[in-house]
Formats: sequence, C-alpha cells, structure tokens
Amino acid sequence: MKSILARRTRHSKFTPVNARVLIDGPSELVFDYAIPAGLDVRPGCRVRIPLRRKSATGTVLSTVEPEQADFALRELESLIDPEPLITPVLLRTADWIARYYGSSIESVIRSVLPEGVRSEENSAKTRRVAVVDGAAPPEVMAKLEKRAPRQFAILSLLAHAPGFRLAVADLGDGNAAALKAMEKAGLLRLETEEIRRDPDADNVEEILESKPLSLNAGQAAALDVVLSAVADPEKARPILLLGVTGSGKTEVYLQAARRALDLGKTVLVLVPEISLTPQTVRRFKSRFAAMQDQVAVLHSNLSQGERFDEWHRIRKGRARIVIGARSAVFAPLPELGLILVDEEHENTYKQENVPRYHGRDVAVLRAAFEPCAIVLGSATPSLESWNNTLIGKYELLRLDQRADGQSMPLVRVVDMRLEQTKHKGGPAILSDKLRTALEQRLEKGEQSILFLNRRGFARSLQCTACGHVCQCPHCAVALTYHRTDERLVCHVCGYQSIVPRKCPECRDPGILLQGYGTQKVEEVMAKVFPQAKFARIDADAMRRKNALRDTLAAFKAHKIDILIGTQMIAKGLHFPNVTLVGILNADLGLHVPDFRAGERTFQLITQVAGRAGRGDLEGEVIVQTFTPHSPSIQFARKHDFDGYSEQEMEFRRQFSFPPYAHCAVLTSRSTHERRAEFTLQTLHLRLAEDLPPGITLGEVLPSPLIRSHGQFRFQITLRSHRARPLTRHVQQILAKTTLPEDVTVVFDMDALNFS
Ligand SMILES: Nc1ncnc2c1ncn2[C@@H]1O[C@H](COP(=O)(O)OP(=O)(O)OP(=O)(O)O)[C@@H](O)[C@H]1O
Ligand SMILES: [Zn+2]
Repeated sequence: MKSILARRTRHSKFTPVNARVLIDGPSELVFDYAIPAGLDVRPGCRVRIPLRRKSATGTVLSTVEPEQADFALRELESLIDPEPLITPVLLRTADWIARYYGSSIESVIRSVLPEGVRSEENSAKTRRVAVVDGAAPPEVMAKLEKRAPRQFAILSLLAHAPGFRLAVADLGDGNAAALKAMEKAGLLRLETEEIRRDPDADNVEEILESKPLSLNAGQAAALDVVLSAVADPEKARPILLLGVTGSGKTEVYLQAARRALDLGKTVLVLVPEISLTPQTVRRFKSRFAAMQDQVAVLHSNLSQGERFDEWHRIRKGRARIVIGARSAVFAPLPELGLILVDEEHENTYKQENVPRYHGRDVAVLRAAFEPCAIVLGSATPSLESWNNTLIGKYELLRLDQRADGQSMPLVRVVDMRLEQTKHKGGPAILSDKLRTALEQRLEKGEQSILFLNRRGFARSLQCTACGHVCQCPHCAVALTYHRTDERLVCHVCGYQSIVPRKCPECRDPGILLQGYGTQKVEEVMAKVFPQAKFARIDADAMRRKNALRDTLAAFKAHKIDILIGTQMIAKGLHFPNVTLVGILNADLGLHVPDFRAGERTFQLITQVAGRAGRGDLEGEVIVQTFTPHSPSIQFARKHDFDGYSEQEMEFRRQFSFPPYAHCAVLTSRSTHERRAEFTLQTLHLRLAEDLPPGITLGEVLPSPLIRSHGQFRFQITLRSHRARPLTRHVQQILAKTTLPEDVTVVFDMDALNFS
C-alpha cells in the first residue's frame, strides 16, 4: 500500500501534477486525472471527473507528479467546492490509519468523509422566504385591506410571524404575483435561506443552562494542568484523568471546554456510544445552553440529510462543540483546541469492521497532528493508557475522592458456592443477602439496580462446589467448551483437553456450564417481589426507538423501583436515589477465552458499583460470585485500581500480552469449513517464512465462535513489540496471496475482540 503522503505535493504553474481521485460509489475505484491549468486542486478537494462516457464525482486523495505513461490522462472537469473538504490534518490521520491498521486508504477516506456527507443529493436545502422589518403602519394596512386583500393577508401573517419572516411555500399557492408586486413596492423583501435539518428538532425536552460549580482542590489542580495544555498544546502530552466514579471528571471537562471556546477554539467530545451516555450529552448541552445552536451531535442514527448539515456546519465553524461516538473523531472542526475522550477504556471505541481503528488512539494521534490538548478520562483506565503514563508518554492526573464528599459505596462480596447448596435444581440467582437488601430498599422507597452481564457465547466449565474453572495450563485463560467435539480448547495456544466428568480440583460431580440471562432474572424477581415495579434494559428490551430514554426517565421519576440490565446500564448514569446495586453473576465475563477478561470484569464491577450512593444517601453494592478471591473482584471491592493494575500488568508482562506487545488477529471466513482452515494454513506457512524478528506467530485455530452468520472461522494471533513491522509483514503476504473466491481474510490490529 502506498502512502498518500509519500509523494510530496509540488503544485506550481511549472510542474504539471495529476490528481489521484477516489471515485464516489461502492467499488473504491481510484484513477489519476490531469489537472487543467489554473485550477487550484488540493488533496481533500471534491471534484467532478469524466468516467467512461459519463460525469462522476470524487475526492482527491493526493496530487502526484505525472509519470511517463500518463500523457493520455483525461482532465478532471471541475472543482465542486473551492476549499478541500478534508483538512490536511485529517488526511494525515487517514494516511496513518491506513498504514497502522493495514486498511486501504479508500476505506479510511470513506470513514473520514462518509457517504451522506459526500453525496450532493444531500446538499443543503434552501427555500425562499418573505421578510419584513415589522408590522406595516395602520394607514398602509387600511388601504391594502380595501384594494388588495391578498397583499393585506400576507402582511398580516408576516406581522405575527416569528422574526417577521415566513417561507413562501407556507403562504400557499397562487401568491407569486402578489409577492413580486409587494417586493417592487417595497412592502417586503424576498430572500433565500438555508434550511437546517436539525437532528434534535423533535426533542421537546427543555434544556436549562447549568452554571459552573466551584471546584474542589483535586479538580482545580487537574483543571490547571488541562488548561495549560489547551494554552500550549505543542508542549503538552496527552493527559489521562483517572478519577474514581463520581469524582467530578465531567465538571473538569466542562470548564476546560469553556476555556478552549473562550480562546476561539473548538472542542470535540467523544463518548463510548451516544445512546448509552445520554446524561453526558445532556450535561454538555446544559452547560453550553446559551450557544446551543453551536453544539452538534454526531451519531449513527442521523439521516443522510441531517448528517450532511451537521457535518458542514462543523466544517464551516458554525458548530464549535461536537459530541459524538467513535467516528466523530473525524469531525472536520477547524481550530480544534481540545479533545475529550470520556470512558476511554470502553471497547466501543474500536471499530469492528474495516477500517478497524481505535477511536481513542486515533484521537491521540489527531491531537498531536493538530496540535491540540487531549484528555482521556476514566475511573478504570485501559492498561494500554495506564502503561503510557508509566513510560512517560501520557501525563497522569488523579481524582481520588468523590466530588461532593460522599464516600465510595460499601461493596460486599457474596460467595455463591455456599448459596448454590440452598437452591437444589435451578441456578441460584438471588442470594439471601441481596434479597434482604432489596427488601429494605423497597420499604424505604429507595431504588436499586440489578446488573447481569449476559453477553458472549463461549461458555466455560465451572464447579459449583469449589468454584474451580477449567483453565489452560500454558496461558492462564479459561478453556472454552466446544459442544460439537466435546472438548475444552485454549484459544490462545491451542491446548486441548477432554471434558471432565468431575471437578478436577475437588472431585465434585457438580461441574456445570454457566448461564442465565436478564429475562430469567426479571421472571424470578417478579415472583419474589410481586409488589415492586421493574424495568429491564438490554438489547432485546430496548429495540423500540426512544425506549432507553423513556425507561431512564421513568427510573429517574421513581416510577420504577428496580432496574435490571446488562452493560447498557453500567456507565454514565447518575441517579441520586439509587442506594443499592446488585451484581448477579460477576464471574460471567471472567472466564471467557480472552486475556482481557479479568480487566473487563474489574472495569465493569467498578463502573456498575459506581452507580450506587451518588446522592446524600450512602450506597451499598452486593457482588455475587463463585470466585470471591479472584483479583478482579477483590480489587474492585476496594476500589483499588492501583492494586489491580499492578498484578494484572505482571501477568501481561509474563505472557507478552498488551500493553507489553501489540496483539493482532488474522481471521479467515468461509461457508466451507475446510477451505477457511486451509487458506489460513497456507497464509501461516507464508507468514512463517522470513518472519521479521520480534514477531510471534500463533497457530491456526478455530475461532471461539467457530461458526457465525453461516460462516466458519479460523484465526491466528500475532504479537509484536512494534506495530508497524507486524502490519507490514501481514499486508505483504496478503498482497502476494490469491485467496479462494469464497474465503475472506480479515486482519485486526490491536484486536479487542478474539471471538
Ligand atoms: N466541585 C463540585 N462540587 C460539588 N459537586 C460536584 C462538584 N463536581 C462535581 N460535582 C457533582 O458530583 C456528581 C458526580 O460528578 P460527575 O458525574 O462529573 O463524576 P464523574 O467523575 O464524571 O463520574 P462517573 O465516572 O461515575 O460518570 C455530579 O452530580 C456533579 O454535579
Ligand atoms: Zn493455552
């Protein structure tokens, strides 16, 4: 893959240059065109070009010097916009993404400049409006009423219209002549105005302006550092803001954003997923309520027209605050002064299809290119970001106390091995402790949250008597049960074992595949607490548009006593009346075949626990688990990130896992099992030849999710201390290999998902 920056742009009257153009449309065609004299064509510009016998549109990827054979090139027709739509910084970022993640530059440009934004069909709509400066004097009106009733009617309407302006279309048909005559007589003006398609137009919720809070000492110190980074970004490093749940990180973001805006700069706020962080969005909108029309929200549910308008508003500097999910990292903000990445540890920042970039890492890079200040915030930072503070790449700021002096919630761990014996037959869902605690909350009129992370497919074997989980002797990850061939398999190194009939540890025959979901919980709870009001938040229950918003609003209004949910309720929620959080099966995410299982469990428990006791009332958290001594659970119980990260980093170091190495996955997929496997074996052989030093090549293994969407999947895990040589090597081999038609191969750099 060639870098689009590799060839320098030398554009003057004397050296003719060609434009390399990515043609709009699904097929990622790239052609060179000669640039006609006098046309200022720069990378990132939108152009009209001849394609076969038609005219097409495209985006200039780069300008390149002509080669010998280029004499017969066709000329491009015209520039669509005089200014490049993609800023130089974003082009540079795109180029980095293409090379780092091994994606085609075309696919990256598609993310940077999405379809809805490119297509001229979506371009801004305009309309004709009639405008007056105020109500016409009574004598004029009296005259018109007699002689020209139609003109009289129009002026009466205008006199009461907001801003004294009305769309011509709204006046109804048959008024054209009257309007012309009135314009001529100086009774009104006719103007053309742009119509903004506002994604928030139907949001009736009133937004009240919030005033800045006076900061506590920790917040003030943190803000100071962020402000100096905003003032002098060239000198600043990326900042990791590690603040416990409820420590007031958002207030620091808000005040830092205010300063950047005051300096005439713009602000980009990234959140893990717009629909899951409604409160963060609302808090930004409230704080900047006075400039509400300068706040743009970018997310995947925008219509093409809305996206077009929001994007161009941002590009033109009319929207100076952008709040958005992952892809908003490409928002074309001019004069970017500050990037905030909230909940930086969240997996949703990683795109799971091409280009497979990590939004947080791209944000860090963009900040360096701009340059601008960047703050990554979390109560449970990713070990990648944490490690970057240890090696001095990032600056660490901490908030160790809750903002308004509340204490951290008390976390109790319930050993479910002891409970299981009381529940012969079905799974123990509710321990006695949790049941009693729920009863107490119902009596006192306080609210509770029950959390169950029923995600994933891979199931592990666990002994219900001693809690033992079958693990790989070489990799310290749980073995995955494969039903088809009745085996336990390690998905890191390929180790296999038979399925034990008894627990290998305590010889109890009660060794079980674990599993029950939120729906079952709701059913059980309704029987245990017939008088209580429940709601369930998970992907199944929240399909209806606005279902999540409405349910959260009902919970806030205390129309719901107990909220049951998956990770959808884990983050960003702030409900002061919630005093109890129950985590039903903390082990669920722990024993999946992924070296990050422990880290995710720690993060999840800490985040969910952080929803309790955020008001004046103290919070309590009850964690149900079969492995009460697991470090993820014990350190989360004590809200101890340092303790957790220390022991987890040691494990990562021993096995050369991230953050000590980059880890990538190469996956083959096919409806034909043998061909998927064989293709990957061929690639494995080629990768092994001339393997650059420092790269560890894993074996060809079935993916944990061996069959998905009717396709068989196999994978190879690769590790390397340096990222670039790994990507380059894989890309080179892939370029040289012709794949069978029905096999696709996917390369995922810095993979977060090993399924
Ligand atoms: N300086 C302050 N004085 C008083 N209250 C504050 C202050 N800063 C923040 N708060 C309040 O403390 C609560 C928690 O703050 P916030 O939600 O910003 O924390 P957070 O660190 O973002 O939490 P989380 O990571 O759990 O989402 C909010 O109600 C906020 O208004
Ligand atoms: Zn192993």
